[in-house]
Amino acid sequence: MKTLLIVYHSQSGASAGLARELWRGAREEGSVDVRVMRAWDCGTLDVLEAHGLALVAPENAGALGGGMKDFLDRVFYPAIDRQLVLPYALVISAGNDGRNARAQVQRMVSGIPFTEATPPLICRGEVSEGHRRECRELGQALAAGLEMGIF
Ligand SMILES: Cc1cc2nc3c(=O)[nH]c(=O)nc-3n(C[C@H](O)[C@H](O)[C@H](O)COP(=O)(O)O)c2cc1C
Repeated sequence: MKTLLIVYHSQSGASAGLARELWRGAREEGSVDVRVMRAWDCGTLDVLEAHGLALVAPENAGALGGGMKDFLDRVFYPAIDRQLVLPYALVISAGNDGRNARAQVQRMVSGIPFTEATPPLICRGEVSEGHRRECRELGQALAAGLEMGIF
């Protein structure tokens, strides 16, 4: 069975809520093992066991939220050393922008390289039902794509 690893960093709960919706959507697919971890708790060994990644984090002060930055910093060289190429999806939670955080993630993971399974999603403003639905659909699509081997 394939494993989808959802890694999130959240300061005030928005990204955590979006990660939960990704998890719900992926679980609906039923055919993929879905793990959810806080970025601070997640390391290279967890990533090595995954077949796909979903990253969820806020933009803070024009930059990627610190926990996610720390996670990517920690796995960067070990992933390169192991020639790890994984499909990933990205969700940024932001007040009104999110583009810098998106660019930072894209820049870092393209150096490993992880490959973009789906276009990045930026959820701006308070988390809405629309955001939650988009994340559920994304989780489901990721799980289905992993299962079918299309990424
Ligand atoms: C210290 C701080 C800095 C922030 N800076 C930005 C920013 O640069 N751009 C933006 O769009 N939103 C910014 N925000 C808003 C957060 O990205 C937004 O509230 C997000 O949903 C928080 O996600 P979280 O609850 O998972 O931490 C900032 C929030 C905080 C607390």
